[in-house]
Formats: sequence, C-alpha cells, structure tokens
Amino acid sequence: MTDWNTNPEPAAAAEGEAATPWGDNTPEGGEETAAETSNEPKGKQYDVPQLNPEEFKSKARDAGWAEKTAFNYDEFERLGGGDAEYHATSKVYEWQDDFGDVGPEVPELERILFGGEFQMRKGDHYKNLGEIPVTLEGPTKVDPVRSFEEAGLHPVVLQNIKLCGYTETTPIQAYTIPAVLQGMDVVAVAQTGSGKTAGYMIPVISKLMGKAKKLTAAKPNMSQPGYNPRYSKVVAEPLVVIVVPTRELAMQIWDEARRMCYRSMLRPCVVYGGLPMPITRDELGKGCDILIATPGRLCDLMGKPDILTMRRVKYTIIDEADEMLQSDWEEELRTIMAGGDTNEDADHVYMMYSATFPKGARDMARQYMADDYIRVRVGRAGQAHKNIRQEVIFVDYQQKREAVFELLFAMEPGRTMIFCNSKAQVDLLDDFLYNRGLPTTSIHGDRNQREREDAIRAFRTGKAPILIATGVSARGWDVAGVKHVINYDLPSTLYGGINEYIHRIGRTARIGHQGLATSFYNEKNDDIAQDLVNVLVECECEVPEFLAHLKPQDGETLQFDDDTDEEVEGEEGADAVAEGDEPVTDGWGAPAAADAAGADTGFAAAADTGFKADESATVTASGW
Ligand SMILES: Nc1ncnc2c1ncn2[C@@H]1O[C@H](COP(=O)(O)OP(=O)(O)OP(=O)(O)O)[C@@H](O)[C@H]1O
Repeated sequence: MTDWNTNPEPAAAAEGEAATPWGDNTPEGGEETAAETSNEPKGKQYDVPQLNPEEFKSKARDAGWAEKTAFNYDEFERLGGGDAEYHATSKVYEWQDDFGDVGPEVPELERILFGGEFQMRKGDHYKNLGEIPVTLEGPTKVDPVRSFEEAGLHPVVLQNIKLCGYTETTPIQAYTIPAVLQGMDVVAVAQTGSGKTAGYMIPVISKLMGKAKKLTAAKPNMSQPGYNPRYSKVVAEPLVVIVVPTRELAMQIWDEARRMCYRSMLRPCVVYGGLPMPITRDELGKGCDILIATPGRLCDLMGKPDILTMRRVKYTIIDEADEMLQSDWEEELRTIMAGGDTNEDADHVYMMYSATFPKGARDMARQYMADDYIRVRVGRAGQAHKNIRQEVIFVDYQQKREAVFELLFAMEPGRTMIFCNSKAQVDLLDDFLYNRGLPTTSIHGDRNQREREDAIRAFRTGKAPILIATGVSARGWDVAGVKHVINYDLPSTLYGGINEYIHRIGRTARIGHQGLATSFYNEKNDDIAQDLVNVLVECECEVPEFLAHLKPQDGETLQFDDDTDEEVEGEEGADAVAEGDEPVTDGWGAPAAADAAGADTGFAAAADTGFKADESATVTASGW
C-alpha cells in the first residue's frame, strides 16, 4: 500500500477550499524565497480521504467515473476498432487483378474503417481553426483550395474523404494539398489537431491513384486457394514512406492510410519496433505501396533487401519532424533521407510536418529539402490553439498525487490524459489512482507491445478513460473525446520544454472541439515559466497570480525564442527563395511584419477562394 496519506493536516487554506476547490492556488505569502529556503508547503493543501478499497470504488462511481472493465476484444472488433492481436495485422482493402480501375465496395470493411463510433468528427468550434493567419514562404505560387472538390483529387479519394466525414479543408490542408499535387517539397507547421496527416495523405494517394496500375509492384494473389503468406511473399517496394517517432502514432497514421486507400490498388503497411519480425515479414510480403514506419525498424529493414527495397520510393514524409530532427535520431534520419542505396527516382519528394518547429530543427530540415521547397505555417510555429482552455495551478511537489485525485473528482468525468516526466512516475501514479477506485491505464516506453496496444485501446474505447503517460509516448495521438489534459509534471527543458507542453495539451481540443489543460506548477518549474506565460497570454488564458510578474508590460510585445529566423533574411534565406520572389513573411516565428504589407508576393491570396491577404502580407484563411 502506498503512503498516500502522509500529508500534514489540511492547513488554514481549507477554509476557502470547499466553495472553490480550484479557484485560488496562489502560494500563501507569495514569496518565492520563503519556499526555496524551507520545506514549508507553499500552495494549497489537498487531501485524500482514508477509505477502504470498496469505499473508494463507490466514491468514484458516485462521482460518475465508470469502473475500469476488462478489454472485450470481440466487441472492439465488432465496433470497428481493428484486429485483436497486433493492430498492424488488421484488414486493409485487398485488390484483385480483375477489378478494373476502382475496386467494388466492401460494406464490412467500410464499416470498420469509417464507421467506428470512436472516430473523430469535427467539433462545434471548427470555425476557430480558420481565424489564424497562414504564412507561406518559397518561390512557387500556391492557390489554396477551400473545398476538396476544387482540388482536382481522384474520385476514389474524394469518396473516401466523404466517408471520413470531412466536408471542407482545414487551413493547413488548403495549402499543402495543392502544393503536394504540384510536386513540391513541403515543410508544414500547424497547430495540434488541425488535420496535418490528411494534409499529406490525401494529395499523395490521389496523385498515385491515377497511375497506380503503372506504378505499383506485383503482389501475390491472396484470393488464390494456394496462397500461403510464408511462401507466396514478394519484396515490399513502397512508393511512399512515412516516418514517425512512435509506434502508436505509426498505427494511427496507418489507419488514415487504410481509409484513404479504400477501393484502390494501393496497399498500406505499418512496421514498428515491437512488432514481431515474422509478422513484419508476412505483412510486407503481401505487397506494400504506402509504408508507415518508426525509424529504427525502417533502417533495420532497409538492410534486408529480401524484405524491403526503397528503389521505387517517390515520397518520403517525416511526421512530428522536429522530434525526428533531434540528435537522438540523426543517424536513422540521414539513412532514411538518403533514400536507400537503390533509390531510382530523381523527382523524389520530401515533406516534413509538425505542430512545433524550433529554429534548430528548421535549419536541419533545410539541408534535406529541394532548393525550391515551400514552407506553410498556420499561426506561429509552436502556437497552442485557443480552443484549449489552459489553467496553471500551484501545487507543492509533495502534494501532486493528492491534487490530481481531488482534481479528478472536481471535474465532470471524461476522457483525461495525465502526463508525467518519468516512466517510474507513470507507474506510481497509475497504482495510486487505480487503488483509489479510478479507471486508469498507463503507457510508456518500457511496456511491451501488447501492453501498449491494450492501454491505448482501453483508453480510446473508454474502458479506462484516464490514461497516464510520458509525453513522448503520446505525441501526435488523436483520440476522440479527450476533455482534459493534466500536466502532473510540467515538461522542464530537459523534457522538451514549451514545445513538449504544446504537444501534450494538444491531445485535447482537436479539430474544432474544446478542451481543458491543467498544469501543476511549483518552484521546480521556473525554467519553463516565461515560455508558459507567453503561451497563456498569446491564447488569452488567465495568467495565475504567482506568474503575473512575467507578463509583458503594457505595450510590450510577446517575445518567443523562435521569433527570428535568418532563413529568409540572411544569405541562407536567399538560397531558399528564388530571385525576384519576395517571401511572404519575415520568418517563421512570428506573423509577418507590417513593413511587408503590400508586397507583391506572387502567392495566391485569392479572393475567389475566400482567402485574402491581410495588411501584413500573411494570408488569412478567412471564411472557415
Ligand atoms: N478536413 C477535415 N474535416 C474534419 N475532420 C478532419 C479533417 N481533416 C482531418 N480531420 C480529423 O482531425 C483529427 C486531427 O487530425 P490530425 O491527427 O491529422 O491532426 P494533426 O494536425 O496531425 O495533430 P498533431 O499535431 O497533434 O499530430 C483527426 O481525427 C482527423 O480525422
């Protein structure tokens, strides 16, 4: 049993607590120095009642938290979740040679791919996505597309988009879809949950679809009675390689690929560390046109020419690119971006996508891209979305468990993600909350593959609506109905700092939904304080009293570390922008400076599509 109740008696603060348990977390006395020099608790004192396990359970049930239930794989499959074993072996559309250009509908598969009750639908605040200025840099004109119909997409892709329930493009899609269709290298930055995945998946698949017959490699005929995955294998020859940092994200992007490839002869596959090698071989051996992979497993397979060859790859896409451009991945990324020894395609297209893109990563990205690559940015690189209500409360270091317990009871129950900075902390907190009747599950890098898949399924399907995770393990996750993100530990600089914070809180309020992000702050978080305050001010969220001294003074503009970028101002930038063309911004960090107003940018800020250039020569995606 954990020592959860070793706190001092609830102190004087208790008086005001009952009425507003989350209202005032100003440290008593407000003096930083006092807390630094003593062990005196500085914030409000939280309390967990002393109950037996049954009493805890009934307290949780009374508050509306369902009991965690064992995962029912039959039901999960029936509802369209995927395969019960390894998700990578779930069904994809299987093409047959006599299909002609477009395959017939398969209602059972269609229901699985598009009908899952847990699939995200756009929220009531979707229009807010369009209120952010879009900035373009690069020498080539791009006309944004407001609707999918006007983008000139392949009819099957258009049909699949409809089945997904996407009715209009998001701002990032409005620009990246035409850019990719024009064959450009693209770096794209837009807020979490704004549809970046479809922003590359749709145009790439649409482009390949028209020529699929010519381009795709031969595949075994799996409908033949004699087919045996062990002996009828082919070498996988993907046309598209999508690289992502985590296994769960790889599976999620594969799901998007499965949807967009429905009724086409393009076959998506996913491979990642933790997927047993025999399964990896079998799946790739069925033929692979779109390969989604984690970097380690991909590099491993690139050295096995009897399983995978990169010689036909036409598109390499790096998702969560700033994470992938970190030094930890340098060797793998170099190998992948080199395209493999046998890559034949001189027009190989490279793309990078993320919600955050610090300057160091941008500098590195540039060395991999074509000279005329286009850069699209929605808002500031690393900007949080206003659909997220951010709250920062002061919680003493030794009071966090009690605080999170109380917080979970103070809120209406709903899907909640809690982030910790270490795997050990994830385990401890999961035990603590679970033993107190709450329906938790958890995930981190030390769990085996089956445990990881179980945890994410339990969370997605609401069997365990509270998920405790380390930040990196949850990058890019898109789970419907996440109402609340809690930063139990704020990510210090060591854990990715403010960019990590942006990714974490971005698990809620996706694609037009609203959500809440609560962060526990104490004096150990000083290193992120200024960045945090800047983000709160930028998003018009309340800055708590204990951080008020960091707010910009009246008339002072917000300073972000990434505000300046030499790439379009200095010599390097001159290389990236063709002669005679003006970049549309003064850099990536901040919206364009007013002095660029009126410049003939050469970009389409076309009135006829509903987009217009604002005074500062950014392109505002108005009308959403
Ligand atoms: N045009 C659209 N209309 C409605 N929903 C969409 C549209 N495009 C994408 N979506 C949905 O929006 C959700 C978020 O998309 P996605 O995961 O691609 O976001 P993201 O920008 O990559 O986020 P992150 O930065 O967190 O990875 C997904 O559930 C996706 O199905």
